[in-house]
Amino acid sequence: MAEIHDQFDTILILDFGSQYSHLITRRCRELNVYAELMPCTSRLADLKFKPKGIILSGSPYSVYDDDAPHADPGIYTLGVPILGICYGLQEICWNYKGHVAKCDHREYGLAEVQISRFNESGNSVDALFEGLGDQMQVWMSHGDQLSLIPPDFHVIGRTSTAPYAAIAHNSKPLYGIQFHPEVTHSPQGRQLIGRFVLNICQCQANWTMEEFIGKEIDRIREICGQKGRVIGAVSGGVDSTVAAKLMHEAIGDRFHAIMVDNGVLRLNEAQQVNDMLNKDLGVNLTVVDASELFLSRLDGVEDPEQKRKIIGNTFINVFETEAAKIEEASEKEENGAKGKIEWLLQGTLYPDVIESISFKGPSATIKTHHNVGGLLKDMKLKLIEPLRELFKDEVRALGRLLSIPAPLVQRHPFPGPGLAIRILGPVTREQVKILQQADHIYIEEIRKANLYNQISQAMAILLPVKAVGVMGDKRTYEQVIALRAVTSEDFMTADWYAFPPEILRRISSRITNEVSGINRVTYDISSKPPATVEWL
Ligand SMILES: Nc1ncnc2c1ncn2[C@@H]1O[C@H](COP(=O)(O)OP(=O)(O)OP(=O)(O)O)[C@@H](O)[C@H]1O
Ligand SMILES: O=c1[nH]c(=O)c2[nH+]cn([C@@H]3O[C@H](COP(=O)(O)O)[C@@H](O)[C@H]3O)c2[nH]1
Ligand SMILES: NC(=O)CC[C@H](N)C(=O)O
Ligand SMILES: [Mg+2]
Repeated sequence: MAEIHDQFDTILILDFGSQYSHLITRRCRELNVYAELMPCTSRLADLKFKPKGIILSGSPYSVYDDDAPHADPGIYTLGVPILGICYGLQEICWNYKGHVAKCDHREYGLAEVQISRFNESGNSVDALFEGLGDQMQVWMSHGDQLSLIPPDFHVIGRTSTAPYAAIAHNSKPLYGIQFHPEVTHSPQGRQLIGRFVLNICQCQANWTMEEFIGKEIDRIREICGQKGRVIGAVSGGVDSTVAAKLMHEAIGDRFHAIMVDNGVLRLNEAQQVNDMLNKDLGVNLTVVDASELFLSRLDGVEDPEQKRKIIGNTFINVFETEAAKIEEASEKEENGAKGKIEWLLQGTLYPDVIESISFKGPSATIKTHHNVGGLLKDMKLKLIEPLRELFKDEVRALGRLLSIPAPLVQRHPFPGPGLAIRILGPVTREQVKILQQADHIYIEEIRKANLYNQISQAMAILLPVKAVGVMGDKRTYEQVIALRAVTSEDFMTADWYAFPPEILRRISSRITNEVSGINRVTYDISSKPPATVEWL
């Protein structure tokens, strides 16, 4: 079966646990080169493809720490170019027997790198820095640095405090840099990564969504064969809509989309999604009302991880039941597709996967996304996830190419476990109703103020606490709604959105007036990290 690596040159990024590892991946892809992130503990023998180049990420560790992570030494004899970033540089130095030592002062922030143009013999040594000038502003974040350059390496860049800020091997395409080219604070970082990926590794720059569509449709057809049938979990969110449209293009009516009303959707969501997919996109969608089943299983549950697990598992139960129903119904029909439904389509994205593949392992799990960690262990349907390698902005680009209407492509994400993870206490029909109303007003006012597209995600959260208020001269004792809106490139980090005060005033006044059970509204001003986007 054709794999993504057979179709696109791949840069392998080994993750040593840096908070910027995924950014390296993104930067390569922005250069139209496919890049994949893997834990630094991956063994080369287990790799199903040969990368065109390898980038070693930063890390919170020091190379001589007892538990410091180290890459498979096989990478150095694979014969492909390697670029080490920060810890990655120190890792190369450690492997080639140079020396790393603590700096006198931790260096965190901007620095100026002086680039060396020529080595002692007068030969140009700047393949990595070609065209980037003699000095470069860069961003540093380290407490260790090279104190001794390994034999057979030479300096290609230094700063006032780091004499070995950039090094290269004398004869092999091995490079290490102390600074972080992947962050936007290194203005020429993108160009530098381009030097490595395009010029040194010689990757083809063909990772575009136009290329992806054709190749992915072929791949889906190959996976499903002539007769294979697929049931699709579709929520009305961007990811699953794009996945559904792609699947529909690939296998037509052998694909059946199912939206599950799990009782914790937004106000009128099921109806709207039904109209949108059936009428606007021509994808045959069935809405299944399973709210009673979900709400009964969620009864009394407060723990966020348990809520996610229950919802993830119940989704699969519902899909299996629906698959059986579709199979049965199609047996009775004269025309149309027949046979077993073997596959379940999900709109899983790369960031959902990244969290679960970090080399730090399960101990660092922050939350189990319902569609990755929350799946049933013994499920019969096989998963098909065409967007598993894509970031959100790539999915949106794909959506535009597939002619999915702009308002849908720009939709804020809405988590599968829905309002259940925005009700901080137990989930009941009454609590869901209160939150649906508050959420509806909030989003409506954001749209009216023309702010929807400036905000990456906005949500209302129902707190399980009561506060005292006064209404019509009477004392009230009711619940509190928290509002949250964030801006974010990829939801791995996020900042809170600064609303004009008059908008917040109007939203607050409408919620307290129109939603019975709420007498107070607060606004969340926490970034991610240290908070997360969702409260649970
Ligand atoms: N109510 C639902 N009915 C059916 N499938 C769902 C439902 N909610 C979520 N899913 C499945 O879980 C996947 C992950 O949900 P997620 O919210 O991350 O993606 P999305 O809803 O497609 O897009 P977005 O992130 O923009 O909301 C979806 O792609 C879809 O396959
Ligand atoms: O489908 C989903 N199932 C989940 O279990 C889940 N948890 C968080 N999210 C969404 O992921 C993004 C990052 O959220 P956090 O900062 O809260 O992890 C935000 O966009 C969240 O809405 C989920 N989506
Ligand atoms: N950002 C990093 O990779 C840091 C690496 C190493 N721990 C240091 O402090 O130097
Ligand atoms: Mg969603």
